[in-house]
Amino acid sequence: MNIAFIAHDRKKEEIVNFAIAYEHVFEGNNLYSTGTTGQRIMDNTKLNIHRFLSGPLGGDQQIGALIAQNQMDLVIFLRDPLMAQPHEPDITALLRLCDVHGIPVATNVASAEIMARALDRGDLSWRELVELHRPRLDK
Ligand SMILES: O=C(CO)COP(=O)(O)O
Repeated sequence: MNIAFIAHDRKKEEIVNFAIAYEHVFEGNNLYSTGTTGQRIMDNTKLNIHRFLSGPLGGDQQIGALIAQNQMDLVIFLRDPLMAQPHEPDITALLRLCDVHGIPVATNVASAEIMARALDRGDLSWRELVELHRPRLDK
């Protein structure tokens, strides 16, 4: 399962605590993140994460590209709803692509916990099953 972690600055501590709590669920998956988020999680867990650029420098768009190519199965994106971000268009684009491609996305820690528990139970395994039969938008 390919999983992306993203958190705005005032949500970094929350995503680190979330990753610590569910480390046993996420280990063994292919993990991705924006730059600073991934560094913070790796500093506090044993998870190995492929880090893209920091969000304001294009990291959201890099993860968005994987979503567009059907290479992302779950996105945990703890947004800060109380602070404007300089790269707001990138954030909107990433969330839009999740909706375009039907990718599960959690934007707060309560929904992220439900996703983690669903992942643990195997509820998201259907994505691996249908992947082979999914029509590609680039064809
Ligand atoms: O800005 C972000 C998401 O929009 C997150 O980027 P960082 O993980 O590099 O802080």
